[in-house]
Amino acid sequence: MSQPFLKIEGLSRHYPDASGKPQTPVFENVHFGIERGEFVCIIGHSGCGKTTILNVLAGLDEASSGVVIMDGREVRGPSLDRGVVFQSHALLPWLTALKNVEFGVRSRWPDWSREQVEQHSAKYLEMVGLKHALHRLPSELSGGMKQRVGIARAFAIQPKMLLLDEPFGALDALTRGTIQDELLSIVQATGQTVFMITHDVDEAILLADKILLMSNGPQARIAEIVEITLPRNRARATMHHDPQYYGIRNHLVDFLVNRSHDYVPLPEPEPV
Ligand SMILES: Nc1ncnc2c1ncn2[C@@H]1O[C@H](COP(=O)(O)OP(=O)(O)OP(=O)(O)O)[C@@H](O)[C@H]1O
Repeated sequence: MSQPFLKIEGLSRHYPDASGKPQTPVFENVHFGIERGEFVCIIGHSGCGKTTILNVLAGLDEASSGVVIMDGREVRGPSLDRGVVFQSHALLPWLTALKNVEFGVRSRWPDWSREQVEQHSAKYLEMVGLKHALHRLPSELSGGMKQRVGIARAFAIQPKMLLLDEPFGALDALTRGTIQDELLSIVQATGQTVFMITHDVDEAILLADKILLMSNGPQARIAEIVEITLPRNRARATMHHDPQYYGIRNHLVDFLVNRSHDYVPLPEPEPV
């Protein structure tokens, strides 16, 4: 059988207590795969370990056990193959929007001329509607605009995979909706593989091909994987007209409200 583009096997993470002894794992036995070009969202209550998993996929953190294989190679440390967008935009405050994007582009293609780097970077800022703000500093941008620069910066390095940690969490509903639409159209145009954390079930249904539902920690697991079978040409304004929509939405909300804490992990198989 062919391997998925990204394969996560037996991931667990525990932290030591004050005396240095390992505590109960925050999450354990986390297994899932992501196909090339797939958009996968992960949903679960606060503290179940979503950000930790994303950081492990990014190579910014290490799991206590388990392995992450991307495109046939084990992930060990950060790489330009993976672009990350954090909840707080993490822009360099002394550089303009354009220079912030150019920074990554120059590292990705060190042989490019200044003009090439600039043109490529400006193109991605235009895609997120920031043509008019290329030369503004982060302090001169709104929260939504900063987040757009972060998204342009991540897309501009054309990573094999994009990792998004609640990228719209701090935005007002209107801005959030507009940027979700922009993200959807860029992802559709580029076929980018995406792993995204969100707390918003409607956002997940709009964007995802499949949604990973995590049970509560400690010892959190991927309790369920929900395939989103709504046609791919989804739009925020019309999605709720689809006959499947409320069934999927109710299923996700029911998991979060009623079932995420009752999830009983299967016992480990006895060694033979
Ligand atoms: N350095 C650390 N030492 C001890 N515990 C930690 C450390 N870092 C994270 N944790 C614990 O690991 C758990 C998972 O944290 P993580 O941020 O991954 O969760 P999350 O699901 O992303 O939460 P949220 O939705 O609130 O962002 C939390 O209970 C947190 O307290």
